Amino acid sequence: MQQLFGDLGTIETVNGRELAAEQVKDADVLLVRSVTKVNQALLENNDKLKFVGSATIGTDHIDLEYLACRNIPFSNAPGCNATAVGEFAFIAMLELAQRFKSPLKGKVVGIVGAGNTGTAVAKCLKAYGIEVLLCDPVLEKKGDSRSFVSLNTLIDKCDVVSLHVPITKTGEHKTWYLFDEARLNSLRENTWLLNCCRGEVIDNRALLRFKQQRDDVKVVLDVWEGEPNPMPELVPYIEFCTPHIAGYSLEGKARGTFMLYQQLTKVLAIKGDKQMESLLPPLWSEQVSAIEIADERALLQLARFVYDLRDDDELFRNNFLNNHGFDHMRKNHKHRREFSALKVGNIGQTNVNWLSNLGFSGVEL
Ligand SMILES: NC(=O)c1ccc[n+]([C@@H]2O[C@H](COP(=O)([O-])OP(=O)(O)OC[C@H]3O[C@@H](n4cnc5c(N)ncnc54)[C@H](O)[C@@H]3O)[C@@H](O)[C@H]2O)c1
Ligand SMILES: O=C(O)[C@H](O)[C@H](O)COP(=O)(O)O
Repeated sequence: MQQLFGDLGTIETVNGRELAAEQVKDADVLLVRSVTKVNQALLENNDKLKFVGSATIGTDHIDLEYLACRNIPFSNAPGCNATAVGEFAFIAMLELAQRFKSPLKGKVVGIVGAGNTGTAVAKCLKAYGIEVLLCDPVLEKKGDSRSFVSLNTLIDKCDVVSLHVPITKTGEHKTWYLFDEARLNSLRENTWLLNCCRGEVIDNRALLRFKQQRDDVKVVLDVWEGEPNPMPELVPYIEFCTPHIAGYSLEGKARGTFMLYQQLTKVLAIKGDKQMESLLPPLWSEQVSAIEIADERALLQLARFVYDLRDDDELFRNNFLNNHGFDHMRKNHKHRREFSALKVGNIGQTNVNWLSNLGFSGVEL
């Protein structure tokens, strides 16, 4: 924050979930994340706001109509955390495969919502040679050149279903409770279901009832209905639980903040002379040879070297019931890098090129 915005004025950091109108009334610029509701109640006492930015893709916490009618420029950060979410979902699938002795290789994965994050998951999966089906009726209608299937077909044909839609409460393609009781009941035997988008895309009460009957279906939840208070009864039924941190890579956070810096300098018509790279620590150069990545277990070991999902899952189970536990875990989330931060040796060899397609950096050993 200070590095990018320090030259532009005085920065005041506040609790995003409890931000009150009184605290914002003299702000020239408001930068938020997904937990801050930006609406008339927050902004009506402020008549000098020049810019609102959210370092997120989701905009469900922003009253865009209200900002537009007040002529307050707004920007979010589409795509900033797509790689982080893509790698998170891919790693979660590798973890499930290991835990249930059921290889990911050979499965068919369905991605619901083929925008930034959905496409990033597909990229990892395709690099590893996994068949992917996409469902995105909105993009399909807009003429996106990829092939799409309906949600029913996707559920029918896929072993894994990964959710990547925005939360929408109205319209032909609304996603609120897209996975309600009926849809959950339509999942094939032994399906893996992952939600890394918004909690309310799955009816969590229905999910609890469903899981009490269907132990064969394995579920990974990064997002929860009613955050920051996930339903405690549901937690024991979920294979991997995390507190809405799928997009929390160091690179993703830096990208999001940098995108807001670029937008703000544009709105203020000033020269932005900072570089994003200056926000990131150097890459890791470890003596890992790609040739050693002979099977899925070895790939998971490599992925765990970058991000060990089991640590966040354990922290979640131990802390989510504490006072402010969910938010505390998010605020203090241990820095996580993306695959690109790890240099893997001999990656250029033809039989291991797929690791570079997965996002790892290459180096000669
Ligand atoms: N867990 C996290 O940390 C995290 C990180 C990033 C994004 N998110 C959430 O994930 C959502 C998706 O992120 P993104 O970057 O991919 O957004 P995006 O806007 O790039 O893509 C979303 C896609 O969903 C499609 N879509 C909308 N309604 C649909 C429906 N009913 N069925 C199928 N597809 C539908 C849209 O056409 C779009 O292509 C965000 O809106 C945000 O809520 C969560
Ligand atoms: O919409 C998004 O981009 C994500 O949900 C976002 O990364 C969540 O993180 P937060 O803004 O709450 O820190």
